[in-house]
Amino acid sequence: MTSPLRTETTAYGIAFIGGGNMASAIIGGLRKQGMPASQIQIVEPWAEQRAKLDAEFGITAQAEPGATLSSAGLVVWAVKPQTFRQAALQAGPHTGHALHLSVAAGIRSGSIAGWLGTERIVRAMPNTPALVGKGMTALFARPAVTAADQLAVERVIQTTGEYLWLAQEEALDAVTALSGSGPAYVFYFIEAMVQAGTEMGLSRAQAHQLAVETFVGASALAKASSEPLETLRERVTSKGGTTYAALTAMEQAGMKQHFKHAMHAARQRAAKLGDEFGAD
Ligand SMILES: NC(=O)C1=CN([C@@H]2O[C@H](COP(=O)(O)OP(=O)(O)OC[C@H]3O[C@@H](n4cnc5c(N)ncnc54)[C@H](O)[C@@H]3O)[C@@H](O)[C@H]2O)C=CC1
Ligand SMILES: O=C(O)[C@@H]1CCC=N1
Repeated sequence: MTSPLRTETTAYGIAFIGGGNMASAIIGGLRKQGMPASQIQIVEPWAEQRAKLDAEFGITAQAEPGATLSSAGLVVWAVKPQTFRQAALQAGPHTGHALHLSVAAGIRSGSIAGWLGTERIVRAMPNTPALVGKGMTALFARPAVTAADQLAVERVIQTTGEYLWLAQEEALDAVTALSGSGPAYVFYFIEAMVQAGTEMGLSRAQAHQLAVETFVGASALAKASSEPLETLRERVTSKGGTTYAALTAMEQAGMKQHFKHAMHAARQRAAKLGDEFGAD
């Protein structure tokens, strides 16, 4: 099989169906790793978004799928779960013998296989830190996907950060609730810390820097350390001190329970998206 990352400028390597937030994050990674704009096609019906893609990546997106899609070795489906079926029926017939990679939440690979008439399907759940090369992606391949196909997907995804493979497709719904949606939880938490900081008299800029760097630093420490998270937390928590006061208030408010409840809601929503917008 020809690699989707082949370098001839006459042929397009990768086609994106949908050129929104997640597609942009992946394209950003590919462009930063030196993939020429000429090897990336994008189908994006929204004119304003096409102008943005042109300005950001120097890629002229197509408003509708056309014959050039058949030259793509890899087709990345980055449309909303609600519009996947319609997009698949529109663009699918133009895609030739490609390997397909879906980043849509919830939509199961069996539905996609039915719409596209091929078993060469990999599902991915990336996240938006991909835009700065710090993404985390979980991948699942249908049984017909070969080792070479998997390698081709890895070569694309590794331009955006780290990845892991899942043996069970169902686990993707849990991944969606954890790392797919996770950046939003982190931003929400940072927003709360910035708000509290400004309420306590810090400037917004100071509170922002302090909160963001605290997340960067704590994440780096958690990643570098071989110790359990609990130990790292306890090391910050002096007996009768300030952290203890804060964590006690969090426990009393049931924050951990609320947080777990929220993540279960996200996973259930992922499963429901598959039921609602997948094939029967
Ligand atoms: N945003 C995120 O953090 C993540 C999103 N995802 C998944 O990625 C997918 C895309 O999400 P976003 O990029 O956030 O959405 P988005 O709304 O930013 O992008 C979707 C794009 O698809 C375009 N589109 C609509 N109908 C189309 C069609 N028939 N053909 C081609 N393009 C069409 C829209 O104009 C839009 O620009 C979703 O399925 C979502 O579940 C997965 C992981 C993280
Ligand atoms: O909110 C969503 O449905 C998508 C999937 C994971 C992150 N964003």
